[in-house]
Amino acid sequence: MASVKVAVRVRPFNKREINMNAQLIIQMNGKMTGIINTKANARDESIRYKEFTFDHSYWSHDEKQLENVSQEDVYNDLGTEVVDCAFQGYNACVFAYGQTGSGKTFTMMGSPENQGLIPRICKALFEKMSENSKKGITHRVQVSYLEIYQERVADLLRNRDNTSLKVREHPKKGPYVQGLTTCLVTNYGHVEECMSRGNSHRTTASTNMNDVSSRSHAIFTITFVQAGYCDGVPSETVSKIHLVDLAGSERADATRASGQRLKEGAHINKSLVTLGSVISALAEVSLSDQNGYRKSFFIPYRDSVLTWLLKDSLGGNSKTIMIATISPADCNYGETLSTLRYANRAKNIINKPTVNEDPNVKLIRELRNEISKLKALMFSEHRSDMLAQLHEKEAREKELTEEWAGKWREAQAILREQRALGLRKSGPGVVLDSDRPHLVAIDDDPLTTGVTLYHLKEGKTSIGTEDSEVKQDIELRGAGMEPQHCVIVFQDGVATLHPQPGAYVMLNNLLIESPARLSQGCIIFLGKAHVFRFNDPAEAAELRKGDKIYNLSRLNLLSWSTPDLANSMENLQHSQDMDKSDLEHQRINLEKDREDFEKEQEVFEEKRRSLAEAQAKLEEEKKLLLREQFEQNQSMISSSQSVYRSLPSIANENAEHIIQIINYCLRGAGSQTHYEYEVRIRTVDDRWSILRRYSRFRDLHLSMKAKYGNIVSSISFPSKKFFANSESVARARKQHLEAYLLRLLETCKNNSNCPLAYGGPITKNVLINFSPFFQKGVFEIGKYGTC
Ligand SMILES: Nc1ncnc2c1ncn2[C@@H]1O[C@H](COP(=O)(O)OP(=O)(O)OP(=O)(O)O)[C@@H](O)[C@H]1O
Repeated sequence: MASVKVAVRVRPFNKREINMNAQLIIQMNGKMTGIINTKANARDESIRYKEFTFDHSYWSHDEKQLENVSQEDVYNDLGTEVVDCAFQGYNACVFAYGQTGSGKTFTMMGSPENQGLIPRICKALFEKMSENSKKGITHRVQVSYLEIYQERVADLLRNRDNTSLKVREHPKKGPYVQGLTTCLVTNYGHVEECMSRGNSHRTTASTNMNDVSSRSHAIFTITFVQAGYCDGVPSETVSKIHLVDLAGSERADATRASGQRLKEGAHINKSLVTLGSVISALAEVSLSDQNGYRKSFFIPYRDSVLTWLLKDSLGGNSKTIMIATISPADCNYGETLSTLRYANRAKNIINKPTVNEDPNVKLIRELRNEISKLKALMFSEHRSDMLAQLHEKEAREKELTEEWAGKWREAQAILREQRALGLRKSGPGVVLDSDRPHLVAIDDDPLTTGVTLYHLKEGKTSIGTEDSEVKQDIELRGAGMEPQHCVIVFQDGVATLHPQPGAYVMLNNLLIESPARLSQGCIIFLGKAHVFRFNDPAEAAELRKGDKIYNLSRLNLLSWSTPDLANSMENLQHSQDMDKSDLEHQRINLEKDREDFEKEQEVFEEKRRSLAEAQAKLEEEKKLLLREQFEQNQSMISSSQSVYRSLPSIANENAEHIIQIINYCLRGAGSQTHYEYEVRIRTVDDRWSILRRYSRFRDLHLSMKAKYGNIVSSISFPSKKFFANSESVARARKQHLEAYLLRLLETCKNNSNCPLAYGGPITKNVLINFSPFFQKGVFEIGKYGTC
């Protein structure tokens, strides 16, 4: 049994109160807090002055005063107790209650330079964990952060999407929020990241009382699991710590709010009124207990989301602390008195905290106790009849211990794996926060369902095809991929992409031929079918630090122009949140960045010039190639015409058989896209069509060359083209391939070793016997066209 610990904290006057010449109405002495009603009749002391005693009365009204209580003092009193609870396996809860602007957020979260309870508690947890891990104790810590706004629950660790999460009740574990993000955190930096993500998502709106007033309740929850061996006995405890920053407790009219604000106030009051009712009912329960007449009271936990979720913390299995924050000014007398009364009532709540031990571990401990008692009994009374019982218990205890150790080892292995991969759950999603540099494949194939991520090695990571003579670290297939396409060298925290000569590699839309440094978020094209985004978590973390954000433009988007940078500077100057010195600091940084950028732009210009030259050269070569190709076409067409002429039996429509490519079409998807040619065949006894892709023609050519040697080698076969999937190549190829087939048949017909040269007419069987290429159904079964 433990009563709720209650502390009161008074803050300094705020600007508004100073401007109003507000009078100080709070007095504190030891544990006592007094409040003066300046408007009451001076002679009626009981109305003029009221006094309350709490576990702590914190005077934080003036930091220059010796007795001023700092954030550290509050942590030393209350925060350390929460940390101890976690390590002892108790649940704990700290909630801050008070009028808007009275200092709840300051006490719970604080500011970066003056941290409050939540960051201090988390920091201390990790410090103590690292000490304990030296003793072989292992831990698992998860955090979640939610907000209750207008009785709706929002996940603060997920990007804002206005979805309200449902509160459910587990028969054993009690109320919980379904689908809430829980982040596995392994160091204080992780927690800090979660806190700042959550804080930036909190719903805030201004009221007349506090310009940055929070109108919602926020609950930061730490689930702390600790396991190890204590004097050789397994031990595993779970502790849940709720750290709650409640919304302003004032009545809606006190803030002169109206409309939407008033509606919010009504909702907030619903939660707070229910909290009040729960506290009152619990206080009645404990008073009736103390007076020896136990009455049953209905505790309205379910009347609000807040009280339902905090059920265990109020009158249940938890050590709970309430911090009531108050204003020192006479203008807030009513609200401050109401807060003090609320806090005074909370003192009476009695909780029943118990150590949350793993049930199996508890059983093991109990068995061990029984075993030692049995042994003692057997020894003192020479009871050999108990031996079987002892063996049975020992065996059961051994079995349970092994089972527990295996389970824990397995859980730790999964954790380690998740940590290495950076996997974490975010609501219904899974987020991969890898801390190593990696490539994420961006796939345009509509049939792709998985997400591919390639980690880069320290040193060299080679990328190529599986046909490469040297095994490649990352093997890719598809158009334009070279066997050894490129290498990414990751050294001293810097990744550099080295394209192999002739490989098609683009970086942020620029074709590169020499090594280029990769920067966070850049896009890489390899061949014609592969696009990747490069992520370097270490660099991203650096860039995230405010003053280095401009480097992103410098490193990554060389295409940014100077006016763009100037615009971004203008935008920055318009940013209202930044104070002057910050702006000045950033202006200097920007200036420096601009200088660096200009230097890099010069380098870039130089590169662009050489690229333009290379491009012109390429154009020239292309023209030459086209001319050559044209001449080759002409010669092939004329040769095919001569074939047509010399082969009346094959080429003539009216003749007994004919081979003709009548059409071509694009088939397949993504990297499998290719052209197929429709070959119409007519022999003396049949007619049919077959679909063949270019590579099948090439296979035919190779097999014929192997069979009939020089006579086939001399037939000109259309060469491999880089842009094989373009329409113009397909069109030209159609003619070339047809001419090739006719020439092949003609040549082989005159070769005595060939089945075509038997002297009779060419029938379907003779042709298929000559090559299965002509057989319908062969190669035509692939999902994406002929295989
Ligand atoms: N103990 C304190 N010492 C110094 N400044 C304080 C203290 N408590 C509060 N303040 C200051 O008072 C202002 C209001 O405090 P805070 O935002 O914490 O109020 P709040 O009760 O959380 O308000 P809300 O209900 O809007 O969340 C802040 O500027 C804060 O820095």
